[in-house]
Amino acid sequence: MKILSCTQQKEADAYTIAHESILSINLMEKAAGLLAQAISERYDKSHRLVVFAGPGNNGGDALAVARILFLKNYPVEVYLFNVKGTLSEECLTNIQRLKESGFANYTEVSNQFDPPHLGSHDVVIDGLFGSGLQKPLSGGFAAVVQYINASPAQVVSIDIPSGLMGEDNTHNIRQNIIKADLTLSIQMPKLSFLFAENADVVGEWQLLDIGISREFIESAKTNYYITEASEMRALIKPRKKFAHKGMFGHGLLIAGSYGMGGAALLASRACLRSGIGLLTVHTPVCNHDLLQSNVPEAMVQDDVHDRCFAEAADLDNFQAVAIGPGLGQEEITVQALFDQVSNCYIPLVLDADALNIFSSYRNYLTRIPRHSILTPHIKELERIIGRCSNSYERLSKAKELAAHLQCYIVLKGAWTAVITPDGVTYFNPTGNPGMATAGSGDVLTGVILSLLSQGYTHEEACRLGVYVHGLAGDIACQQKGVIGMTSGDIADALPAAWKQLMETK
Ligand SMILES: NC(=O)C1=CN([C@@H]2O[C@H](COP(=O)(O)OP(=O)(O)OC[C@H]3O[C@@H](n4cnc5c(N)ncnc54)[C@H](O)[C@@H]3O)[C@@H](O)[C@H]2O)[C@@H](O)CC1
Ligand SMILES: Nc1ncnc2c1ncn2[C@@H]1O[C@H](COP(=O)(O)OP(=O)(O)O)[C@@H](O)[C@H]1O
Ligand SMILES: [K+]
Repeated sequence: MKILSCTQQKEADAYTIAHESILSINLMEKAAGLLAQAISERYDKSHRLVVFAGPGNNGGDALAVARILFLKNYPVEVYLFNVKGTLSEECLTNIQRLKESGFANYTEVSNQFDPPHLGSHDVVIDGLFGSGLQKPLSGGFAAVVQYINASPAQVVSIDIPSGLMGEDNTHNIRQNIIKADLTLSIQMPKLSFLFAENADVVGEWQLLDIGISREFIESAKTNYYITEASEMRALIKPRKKFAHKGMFGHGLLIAGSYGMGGAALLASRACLRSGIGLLTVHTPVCNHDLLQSNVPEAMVQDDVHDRCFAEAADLDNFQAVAIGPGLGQEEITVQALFDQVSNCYIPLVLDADALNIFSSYRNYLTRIPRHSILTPHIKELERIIGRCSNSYERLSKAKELAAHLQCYIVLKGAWTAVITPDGVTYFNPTGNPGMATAGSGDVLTGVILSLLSQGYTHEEACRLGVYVHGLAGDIACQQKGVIGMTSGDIADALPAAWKQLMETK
């Protein structure tokens, strides 16, 4: 699914109106019908609806919603903010229609605003501003927002919480943004919905398909996508009747150090549960028995060192290599890592301590072969690129790093972002907060290594790996619950995740 900018969303409305023989006011009526339906599904008529409408088409939506729900016998109260004396045409039409419906509980605010009391059973419908917001809210609008936010009422925002920008909120004023419990987003999600720091203003969000032109959406240029199950299903390579293990690659996992053998174990299990033909784990001697007894499917190659990775492995005969889970950062490991990476000629995944080592030796970053996959969580990324003040800035800098190194970056978290060297970002919809547990990332490294070894492209391995890893997390969460689930449960749920994905239509 594409994520378009607010400017493009407005262009999409205009294109639909021009090319699909629908009048702007009728498109708004369609949106309002869906908005009213979604609101009535959540809130029954015992709730008073207090509608705050702004001067543009977001306000127009809100007024139409007010009329529809008033006619369904909801108790409704409307405040229209007409501060400058300029209202959009559709806003004006909907004021008229509201009045014609016999609605009387209408207040037009032009300067002084005497706010209504808002109780905990009231529902505020926020239609102050939508995709037309040009700058942070200030003055009277900021005061209204702060009043609503301070009240105990439930808040439903139309399209986007008023005051929130669709993309970059670096220079926004946070206290002047509506805090919604529910955001009913028209047609497409906004990029800013996917950023952690906006979760408390966006609340839960739901998309409403108002029938914006497919043609426009398909031809619109964007660098942001949300991955869909059907796309991932289509990537999975079918297995032929006469398939043999030599066709599914041989991967090398370089992982584990003294006290962190578990990371190697988790990554190995996940790798084997994702379809690889053969797996060899290169690990210090201290982890030899642990791996042999717990993942008998894997071959173990002992490092020269007892306790840490100390000597680069020979890469002949492997299709892909992953380095990092539980690696440690011993001086001897640093040298071995640089040797390994500098001479790497097969697809490479760098995770965890491998990334931490590079963050201490940033000059060496350019030794990472083009197209390698880096899988940092936020902290690991910021150790490399420096601290960021918000998610938009972090994403922008991650894109710069991906372009500079010509690498893929898998920025992990909720909505994990797969960033390609040419700056396209795919956000992953699967996964849950139960995955915020030790070793989840090691499991992901194993899955990606498995896919690369099987001949999936770098981009496919990242996107499919992240998707199925999140799906396994969701299955583990269903079985064990968000608190009790462990990363071992995620690895164990991988077979069910693969099966479920393959059965997706
Ligand atoms: N037919 C249509 O065009 C449709 C429009 N839709 C709705 O229309 C919305 C977009 O409508 P608009 O483009 O009219 O934009 P908005 O309703 O978001 O706001 C535009 C108005 O706000 C003013 N404004 C912008 N920033 C401000 C600020 N910081 N302080 C004070 N005033 C400010 C602008 O000067 C303009 O008058 C969408 O979010 C969606 O809710 C939907 O109903 C779909 C159909
Ligand atoms: N709230 C969340 N929602 C979805 N996925 C999450 C969430 N928290 C963590 N994850 C996923 O869990 C994994 C955690 O990886 P990482 O932080 O590297 O863990 P570790 O270092 O313990 O192995 C990532 O794939 C991340 O996307
Ligand atoms: K709004």
